[in-house]
Amino acid sequence: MNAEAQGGQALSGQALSGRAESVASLLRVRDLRVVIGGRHILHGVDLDVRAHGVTALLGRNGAGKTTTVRGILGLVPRTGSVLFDGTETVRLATHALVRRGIGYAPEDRGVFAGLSVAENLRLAERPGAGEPAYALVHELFPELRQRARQPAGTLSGGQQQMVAISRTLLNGNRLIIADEPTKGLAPKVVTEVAQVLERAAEAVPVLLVEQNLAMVRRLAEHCVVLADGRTAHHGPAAELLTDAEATRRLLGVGRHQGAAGPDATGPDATDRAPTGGPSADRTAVDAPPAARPHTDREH
Ligand SMILES: Nc1ncnc2c1ncn2[C@@H]1O[C@H](COP(=O)(O)OP(=O)(O)OP(=O)(O)O)[C@@H](O)[C@H]1O
Repeated sequence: MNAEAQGGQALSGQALSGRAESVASLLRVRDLRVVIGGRHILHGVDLDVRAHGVTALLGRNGAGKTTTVRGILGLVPRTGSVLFDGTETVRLATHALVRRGIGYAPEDRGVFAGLSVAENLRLAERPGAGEPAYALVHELFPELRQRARQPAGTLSGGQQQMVAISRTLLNGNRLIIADEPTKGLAPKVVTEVAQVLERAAEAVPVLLVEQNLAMVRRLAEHCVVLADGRTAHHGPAAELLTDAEATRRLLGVGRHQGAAGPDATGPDATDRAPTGGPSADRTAVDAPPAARPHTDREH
């Protein structure tokens, strides 16, 4: 997909380099390329994650968001440049990268259902992190202290997300990558997850992979949009999401879903980037599970 043809902000490594100089980037990715099984998945992704707040990584299904995250984390062979806090990490193994402070909250949250909340947290604890890290977690999510002995599998989706994010904080991470934390959740739980991430981002910057545009609107200051394995657009999230034409072209979301509308003020709003294919003309939205009754165990 041609970013200029889309009316989005066309990017090149050079263009972003200039931008990066004026912006404090904690993570700076340039020309990230990934080939899996002979297939070129990423053709040159550029993105900056600022040192504060939430940066959203957007794109239609199959655009390359998860592969970008996996590339950043070294979970797939990659080339290009991944500067984390000024240090080149593209040749580092995943465990070395994680030790440097990049925390990953996977899409499925990865909690151990049979273990208690306290046990789940203990597993993530970095030796020596101790009381200050727990103090931060308890300050952000007092509920977890109350539920310390509860099996994590019996928590709501939002509470499980608290556990997943808390684990990244207990590990002393300086950046959290959250991969589609609202996928498959009922609207009420999406609201809980938004609150969780909002609180976490007060402490640690977040790269948020997300298709729920109401979440992005609520949480993210900046966004990067991928299309066909490349960066197609970057800029203020509010600017993109109030531009109906740009959201349609870049994300395939129709006017009433993408741009701010009367129902777009919170993550209960139902707009999601479409999930069924890359057609530029597709304007239907992926229906969220709004029709399902919410239960306390929805996850
Ligand atoms: N291990 C793999 N082997 C072959 N192809 C892959 C592999 N992983 C991803 N792909 C392909 O790469 C493209 C990008 O996939 P990716 O999962 O990164 O997209 P995405 O934007 O995260 O999509 P979604 O929103 O559906 O999660 C897709 O066409 C996918 O089929």
